[in-house]
Amino acid sequence: MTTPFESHSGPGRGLTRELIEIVFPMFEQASAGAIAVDKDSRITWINSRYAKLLGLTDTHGVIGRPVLSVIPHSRMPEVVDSGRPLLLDIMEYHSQQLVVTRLPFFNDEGQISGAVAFVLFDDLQPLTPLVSKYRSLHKDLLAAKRALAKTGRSTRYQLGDFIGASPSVLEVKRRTRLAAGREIPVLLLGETGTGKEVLAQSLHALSARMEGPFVGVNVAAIPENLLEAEFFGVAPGAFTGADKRMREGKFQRAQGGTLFLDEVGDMPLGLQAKLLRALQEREIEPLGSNQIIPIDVRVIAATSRDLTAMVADGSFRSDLYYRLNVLEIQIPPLRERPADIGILCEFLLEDICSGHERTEITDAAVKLLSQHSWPGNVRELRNVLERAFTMSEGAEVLDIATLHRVLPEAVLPIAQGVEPQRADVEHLLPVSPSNDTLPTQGVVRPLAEVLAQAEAEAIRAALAQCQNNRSQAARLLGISRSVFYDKLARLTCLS
Ligand SMILES: Nc1ncnc2c1ncn2[C@@H]1O[C@H](COP(=O)(O)OP(=O)(O)OP(=O)(O)O)[C@@H](O)[C@H]1O
Repeated sequence: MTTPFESHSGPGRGLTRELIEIVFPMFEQASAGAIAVDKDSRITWINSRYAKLLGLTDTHGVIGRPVLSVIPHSRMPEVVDSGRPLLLDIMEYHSQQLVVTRLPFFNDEGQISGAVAFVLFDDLQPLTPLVSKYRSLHKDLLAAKRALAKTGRSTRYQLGDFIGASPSVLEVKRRTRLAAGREIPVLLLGETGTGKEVLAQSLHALSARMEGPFVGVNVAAIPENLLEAEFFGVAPGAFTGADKRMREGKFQRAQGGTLFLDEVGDMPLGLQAKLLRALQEREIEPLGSNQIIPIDVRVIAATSRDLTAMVADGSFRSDLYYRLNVLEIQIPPLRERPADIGILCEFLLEDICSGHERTEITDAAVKLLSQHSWPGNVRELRNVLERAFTMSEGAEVLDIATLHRVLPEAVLPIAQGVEPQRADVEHLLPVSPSNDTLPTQGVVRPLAEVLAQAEAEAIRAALAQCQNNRSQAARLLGISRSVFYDKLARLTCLS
């Protein structure tokens, strides 16, 4: 028979031709598959049993291809690089676990020529004790990784956490899955609270970078003079008072993973130029250093602002816009998908009530909520439900009467126009026998509530006047950008 070693003969270091010729046919026959690669880890030979095991239909088509492109978890490159065998290893291939042995081989001069691998077992039955130990360790490792993800720079959300069944949400999910399979920049567009961060995290968790870090940076929340350091890091002793150690920037922290640039529309022009350079060159230079650091980061950007209008008026660079916007995902505001409010209430209440008795919401109450315009979108809905849950002291059922009792009028502007349904009337009776107990105009409200409402209105008006430009809105209100953002984020009920 022919072997993959025909051209490598003579006494060299490691396996000699004579030895190979004795050993190889026995291993090849006894194993569940065999493969050989050259010194560049490209496949030079594969037997039909291994091809079948891997599910390859075109055995010849893989000859010459890098082994990792055919068997992603192969450690053949390691054997070729080190010249050392890996006598026993368990390799994952799709859902199979294969026990493999890998041996390097050498030419006459003792230089590495390639490596050969044998699948010793494709059925792990004979190795049950060893394998069950391996599986249990593997399970522990996955659990540890998940726990770490919750505390570290990894993601909290999966695509299943992005709730909604309306056609526009299904399209958002379809595009997210599409984007996850490709290494392309993605731009998420949507009003505040529509779930841009939820989606960015889900995309990362679905992508090939899922094991890498997910690092988010909110451009609007960082004072302008600190932005560059936040992005690119600071060299040791770069300026007076600077740290003696290197301070990593977000790009460095996101190495091998995903960098989420939230509110990218709020980025000053100077930094836009630097970001563009970093993305084009795939390298950064920390502040105060002349050291160039290569970066391997996928960027997902998001904004609630109209970037095309900003490009037109020159406040956002068109070259950066096109660089970031290879695939655009437009997330619809909640008011355009009122049909999703019911399912969102279900999901959000489940989360809000965790650890308490479950609170249900009636259909009529959902209908009432559907008539609000939800400028703060799902975040606002969550806050409203949280408030309703707390103020009603964990009521078993949120019905129209309860909502009227505990929510500010601005959230329920047209309450009188909503006919209570039978279920609501039933829930309503024990609580309040008539609509007379519902709050009416002119009732004195707590000062904190009045102030919060005035603040919310001022913020909304400022945002409207500045077309959602948060920096300008903050200036208009006479507060700093970070204080402004903080208030925006904490705005409960936006009323
Ligand atoms: N479709 C959704 N399904 C479930 N929860 C959602 C959805 N959209 C948003 N949320 C919830 O709303 C809140 C705000 O979401 P997120 O921070 O992702 O919004 P955002 O668009 O990034 O907001 P901003 O622009 O203000 O940063 C979070 O609590 C998130 O869990």
